[in-house]
Amino acid sequence: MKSIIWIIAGSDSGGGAGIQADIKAIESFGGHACTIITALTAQNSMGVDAINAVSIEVLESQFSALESDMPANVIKIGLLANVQQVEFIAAKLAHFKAQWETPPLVVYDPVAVASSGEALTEDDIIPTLKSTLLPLVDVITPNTQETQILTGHYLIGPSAVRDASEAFFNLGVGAAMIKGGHWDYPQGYCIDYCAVPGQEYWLGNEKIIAPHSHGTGCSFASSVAACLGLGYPLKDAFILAKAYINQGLKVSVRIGQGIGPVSHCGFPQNLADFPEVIEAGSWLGKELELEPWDRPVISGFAASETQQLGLYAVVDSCEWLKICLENGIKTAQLRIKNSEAPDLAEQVKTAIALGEEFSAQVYINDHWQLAIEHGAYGVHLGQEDLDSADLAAIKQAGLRLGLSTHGFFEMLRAHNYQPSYLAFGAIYPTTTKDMTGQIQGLEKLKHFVPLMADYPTVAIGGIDLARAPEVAATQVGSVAVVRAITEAADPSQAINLLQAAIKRQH
Ligand SMILES: Cc1ncc(COP(=O)(O)OP(=O)(O)O)c(N)n1
Ligand SMILES: Cc1ncsc1CCOP(=O)(O)O
Ligand SMILES: [Mg+2]
Repeated sequence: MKSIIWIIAGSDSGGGAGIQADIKAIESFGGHACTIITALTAQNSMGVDAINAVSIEVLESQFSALESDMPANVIKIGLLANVQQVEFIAAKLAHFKAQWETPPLVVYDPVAVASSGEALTEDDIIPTLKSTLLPLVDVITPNTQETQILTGHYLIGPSAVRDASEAFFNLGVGAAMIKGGHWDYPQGYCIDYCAVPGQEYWLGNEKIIAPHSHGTGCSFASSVAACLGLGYPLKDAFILAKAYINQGLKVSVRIGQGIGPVSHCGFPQNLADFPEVIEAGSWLGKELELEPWDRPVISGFAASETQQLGLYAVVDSCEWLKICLENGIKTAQLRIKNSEAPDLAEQVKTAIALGEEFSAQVYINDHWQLAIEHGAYGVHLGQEDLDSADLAAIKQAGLRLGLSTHGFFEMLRAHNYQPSYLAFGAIYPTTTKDMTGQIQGLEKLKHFVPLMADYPTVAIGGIDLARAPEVAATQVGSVAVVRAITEAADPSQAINLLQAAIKRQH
């Protein structure tokens, strides 16, 4: 079912921002946009002539039409024209959050000032916003100027950005996405920040010189709302919204005599439009003083033998590994989750020897020290291992590195390391591992594969013989399975059928 996004915002008669931009962005991500119009602004590419706020009665009639028929998954708020509107909408949100079976998420783009510099509210709404609306907001998406107005923090560097997001949390906001389009720090770069209490994400790319950028703020927030409506995690909504704006800015054109609108080009499909996930230790990370600044990002691991890894068996013993290799599997992984297993080193040694005997590529999961010590073909690591494993030693020993990713943000983070392959998971629910909240589904896999076309790619999680054809049809280079082999009545037959099913699609 389509996700329903209510947009509470003003109409832009010039078609570049406001409701008009919001609908385009939400539809680009496959959401269904409903509208509650707060004002009929008279504006064009040169500026704002009038705001024309609608009455509370008109607002109420729009709310009641939607509430009785199409409750929202996400509510995106933009222009609120006066104090009465802020109070009325805050009361509505409080009611929805308290009464609805599934309370809506609220994304607020605090449109206080148009990109032309003109005020977009009839009176000073800031004190009322802070006391009534912000405590109901799940994600706020201010630019630097709006951040300063709402928090009093001048964004003169990374620590000021953190302080400002703390100030938002203290006002009751759940998450802050502070857009850096108006910063120039480091010079020539655009840096964006997203934080929830205890966790922060930084994105960066070279500034896109685009004179036609009207509506970027509205479109960014609506993209975030649409992605949250699809069930994407916040960090994925953050990076996709940024990629959406980048691709739109690159092709925006003049319409009218002033600032033209950002273009709307659908779900981001080009890697070049995605920003860099900024790692501590990278050049940008150092500029932003991210900790630990002295841990360099190691990238460029040994290439895997082939681009298509085919059927990939993930098993927890050398007995299973031998069965898989005897049946012709060429990519396999020894995944022993008990680090205290007394025969761990022995199993790793045996697995490496089996790989050599059968001319197969055997990866060791987790135990990278043993993998280096015994000369494995490669290691497979998770995202959390990126902060602790000695990647320099893995690279120096010439081992391949496979990395797990769960979503767009982690995929772009893994890309910083240029691993030997990228794994996407879990595609379907699985009982092999707790993947709560991390099920990707086939639709996301269809986006991941072309974005990462330069890497060997692997899909994992809940894949069986029935699902293997649709997974392989995405052109993912490899299908990784545990139970489809280890719980099969006849493992040899299961391997043959899985191999054939994958081959038919490639
Ligand atoms: C091919 C492949 N993909 C993903 C994983 C998961 O690895 P990780 O995130 O390190 O989790 P654990 O397997 O260690 O639980 C994998 N093992 N193999
Ligand atoms: C290790 C791992 N990582 C993501 S899903 C998964 C388990 C896959 O197991 P199965 O093929 O039995 O669903
Ligand atoms: Mg692991």
